[in-house]
Amino acid sequence: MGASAEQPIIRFERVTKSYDDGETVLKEVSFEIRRGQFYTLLGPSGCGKTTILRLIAGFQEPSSGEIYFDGKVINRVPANERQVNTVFQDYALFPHLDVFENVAFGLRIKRMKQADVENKVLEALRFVNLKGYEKRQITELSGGQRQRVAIARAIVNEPQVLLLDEPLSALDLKLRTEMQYELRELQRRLGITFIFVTHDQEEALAMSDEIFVMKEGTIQQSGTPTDIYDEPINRFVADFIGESNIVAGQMVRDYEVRFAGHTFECVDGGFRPDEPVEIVIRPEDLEITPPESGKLVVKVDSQLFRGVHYEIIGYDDAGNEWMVHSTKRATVGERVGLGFDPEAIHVMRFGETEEEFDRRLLAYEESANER
Ligand SMILES: Nc1ncnc2c1ncn2[C@@H]1O[C@H](COP(=O)(O)OP(=O)(O)OP(=O)(O)O)[C@@H](O)[C@H]1O
Repeated sequence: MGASAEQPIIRFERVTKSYDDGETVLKEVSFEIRRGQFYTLLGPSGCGKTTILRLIAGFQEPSSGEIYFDGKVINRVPANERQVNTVFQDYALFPHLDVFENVAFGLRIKRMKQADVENKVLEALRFVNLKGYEKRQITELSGGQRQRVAIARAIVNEPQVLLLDEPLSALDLKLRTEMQYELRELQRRLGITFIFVTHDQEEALAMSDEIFVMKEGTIQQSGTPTDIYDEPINRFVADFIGESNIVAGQMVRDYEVRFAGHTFECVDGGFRPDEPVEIVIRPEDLEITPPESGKLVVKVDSQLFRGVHYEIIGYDDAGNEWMVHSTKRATVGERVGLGFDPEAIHVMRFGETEEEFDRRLLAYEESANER
């Protein structure tokens, strides 16, 4: 496989970062970033996303571990010698300079010739659809336009990697959605690596080639948006990415799982017999049926219309809560059946890490091939 055989542009090897106050905010984090892809670091506030960006940018040094860029250790390479640029959350534009001079700033520091500065700045502004805005003052721009100036200022330096720290968080929802499309499109046109930080899971799912889901200084799971959405490896990831029904269960044997007082066919294996597990079923994978044809029966507790679907909450006889997204409505207080396919049941081992998950899956697939 050509792409995966290629050397990653960035690699973290067991990188730990502790601050002077003793707090360890990154714990032996290892990952690879491939060229030309859109990556997202996703996780709740304080989990260490910005710290990873700062380490890549060179604003901070790791306490231990190695950071590689193009195969070379860059732990102590100063920020201005790295082929990386950052777009900050507050854009950090210079209010006393016009659009042109904001974008030109980095090139002026490098003492580039005026004619080259002009060419490059105009090209960068064209890229972000701001041609003709050169003489505008920053204060005369909308939030979305400021955002684009910040991006133009970063890409004018032709970095190999662009770091974006929650760049859309200051925008209203509509503009934010527009800018998501624009950023994704820009990344494709430029063909450089983007590493984007957000705590918004929908944004991460919409934009990324690959997502790293973080919690308390560790990467819980990495994968494509569909991998992470469809096969969350633990409760934290399932809960953080989209809405989920998560209930306790037991793996009876391969392809057979027990929860909510019943045994169901499923598509998972590789567990110990009777191993306790957690079950995830997405609300959109459940359908409302007559009680007699449901795999489970729930009593409807509440219903909300969400525009495209009804969000129905019900409780089964074992007391588990189930959320259903359905185009059909139900009646509060009535008993309805829940239908779902074996594929809709995602089985997770308690507290399994990503490496353990991968090892288990590999061992299971190998043993299945031998059978
Ligand atoms: N200079 C510092 N000194 C001490 N602790 C710090 C410093 N910078 C960050 N931290 C701590 O490191 C942890 C991780 O911070 P970081 O900014 O990486 O998180 P984050 O995931 O980007 O959060 P947010 O989404 O809120 O920006 C936090 O607990 C924070 O308080």
